[in-house]
Formats: sequence, structure tokens, C-alpha cells
Amino acid sequence: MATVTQTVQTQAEPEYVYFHYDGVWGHKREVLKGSCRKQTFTEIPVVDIARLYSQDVEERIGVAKEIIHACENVGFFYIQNHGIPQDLIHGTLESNKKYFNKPLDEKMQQYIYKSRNLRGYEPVHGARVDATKATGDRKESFLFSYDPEEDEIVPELTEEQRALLSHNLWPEDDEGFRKQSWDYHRALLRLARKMMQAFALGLGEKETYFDELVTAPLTSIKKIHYPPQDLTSTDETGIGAHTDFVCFTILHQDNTGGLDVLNANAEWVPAPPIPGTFVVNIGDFLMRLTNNRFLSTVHRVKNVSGKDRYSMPFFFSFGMHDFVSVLPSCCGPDNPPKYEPITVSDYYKRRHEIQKKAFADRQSGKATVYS
Ligand SMILES: O=C(O)CCC(=O)C(=O)O
Ligand SMILES: [Fe+2]
Repeated sequence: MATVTQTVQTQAEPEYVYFHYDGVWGHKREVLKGSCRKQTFTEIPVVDIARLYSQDVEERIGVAKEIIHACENVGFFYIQNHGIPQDLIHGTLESNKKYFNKPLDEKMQQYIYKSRNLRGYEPVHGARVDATKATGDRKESFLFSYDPEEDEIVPELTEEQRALLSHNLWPEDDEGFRKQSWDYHRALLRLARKMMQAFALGLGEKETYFDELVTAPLTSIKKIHYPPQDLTSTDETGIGAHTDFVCFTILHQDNTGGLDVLNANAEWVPAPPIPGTFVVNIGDFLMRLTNNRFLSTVHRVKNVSGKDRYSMPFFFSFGMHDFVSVLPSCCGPDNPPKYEPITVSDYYKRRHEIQKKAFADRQSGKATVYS
């Protein structure tokens, strides 16, 4: 007698990676396997930007094209030969460490919720990017933002424009920390403006296309200290998976490692430290401006090294008062603008409201449950 064997095909449940995007946690990407896998990156490209400083525009265009390729395909890339002196970086990292070594009550004098617009110090577990983690991010940070008086060329601003600027909360009696921070900021601002010119060139615009939008840009430097994570806890993370909401970020990471970047198959690709480089990543605002041509890529930090990790993202956006629409070179009859024009100020106001509400919900014990 013949036996009939019945095979029951069980469909595997899809797996997802969750992340924080556009101010909220809960966005997800399916982990793609087998024939469903897409063509996507498996490493982060390195771009040598020395030729951006060449007198020959063709040389500059060559680098700009490499940069655009990375923005479209990865949204993350290292820059090499960027021109920022190593001793300036080293001095700034040392002064950051000194700051984080101060007693907590001294640092809490600059608590971000004492400031009007979230500038200053945020303690360990103060932020919780990954809402599935009960304890919050295992990191402390100090954030300060653009001050026109500290720019190489002080921009002329109306009273109304000045009113939109941030108010930084500096530690009293620590002139050295403040001075070091602005020296580093000035150097990074010069580099960021250069990068903006490269984006313009690579997109086929005039090199100076964005110059007027970056005379008084919204910038922030976040000095971060990640103490070693508790390896026995599944609840610990350095910073949860997220996208940055600015135009782009120039990140300095020390040699500890722990930064991961999410590709289209929802695999985590490491972005290990490469001496002498910065990591540049595209944020939501530049993705918006390029009608999604540039990728604002999800990333996270897990500090499982057993050591302290120090990093410094420099976040860069246009001026607060600037009204920005999707770039003409990134839309057309078959590709209409996906986004309304918006001022940077309104865009940020919305994001800050979301952040303040999330903080208030946490304080009042209101829980959000994610599957
Ligand atoms: O610390 C890092 O390497 C990344 C930090 C980061 O992604 C952020 O602050 O947005
Ligand atoms: Fe980030």
C-alpha cells in the first residue's frame, strides 16, 4: 500500500528591525532572506576628499560625484584627508573627558530641560531612543549649538532671526572647555560648508548653490560618553536605532567601535573606526530636500567593548529662518515633490515638541508598548 506523505509548509513569520524615525519609535524594516534579498551595501565606503580643495573644478566635481554615489546608495561614508588637524580633535576629546569626569550635580547645572531648547547636559539613561528598552540609552552627553558671534564671518541677522537662535548652557568657571568647543566647532563648520558645496556640485548645481542657506546655519555638537554596557542585560544599548533629522552629520568616533548601520535587507553593517577619518551620514532633512534621492540611513551604537567610548557628532542644517523646498534637480514631471516647503525652524519645533512630550510621558510613567 502506498503511503502518502503530506508536507505542511509553514510560512516563517517575518522578522523586523525597529527604529526611531521622524520623531517617533516604531518604524520597522523587514529582514529579507534568500531570494527576497535586495542589492544593498555590505560595507561603508571611504571617500578621499583631498581633491575638494583643488583649484581645478573638474577635480572637485570628481570627488563630488563619489560623494553623491555614497549618499544615494548608502547614506553613510567615511571622509579621509578632510584637513582638520589631529591635535585639535585630540584636544577636544581630552576636554570632553574632563567634563564628563565632573560630579553629576555639577553637570546637572547644565541639564537640558533647564534650557529653552534642549541645549546642555543629558545624564545616562536620560534619553531613550529605543522605546522597547526600559532603562534608556547608556550614554551621557553635552550639546551646544551655533552662535553667530563664534562664526569666522559673523553673519548679519535681523532681530527676528536672532530670536530663533539657540541658547547654550555652558558650565560656569570652565572657559577652557568652552573655548576648545568653539575652536573645534569653527573647524567643523568650515568643513561642513565645503561638504555642502560638494553636494551642490555633485547634484549638477552651481558650487555656491547652498551658500546663502548656510551663512547662519543651525549646527549642534553633541559630545557623547558611552560608559561600558552591562553585558548581562538585554535591556542595555548605547543609542537605539534611529535616523538623524538634520541635513547631515560629521561624526568623530574614538577607536572603541560599536557603530552599526542598517542596510536594505535590515542587516546591521559595522562602521568601525578608521584612524584619521570622520563618518558622514545623511539626515532626514537632506533626504526630504532631495526628494528621497539621498538616504537618511538608520544607525545605532552598542558599546560592548567593556571600555568607555567617546564620540562627537556635528549636526548640520540650514539657517532656522530659511524656507526650503525640494530641489528642482531632484524632481520632474514623473517625479513630483514628495514634500511641502518648510522652514527649518518649523521642522525643528515639531521635532522638539515630540521629544519633550516623550520625556513628559516617561516622567509620568505612561508606557508605550511595541510588539
Ligand atoms: O556616537 C556615535 O557614534 C553616533 C551618535 C549618533 O548617532 C547620534 O547622536 O545621533
Ligand atoms: Fe545619529
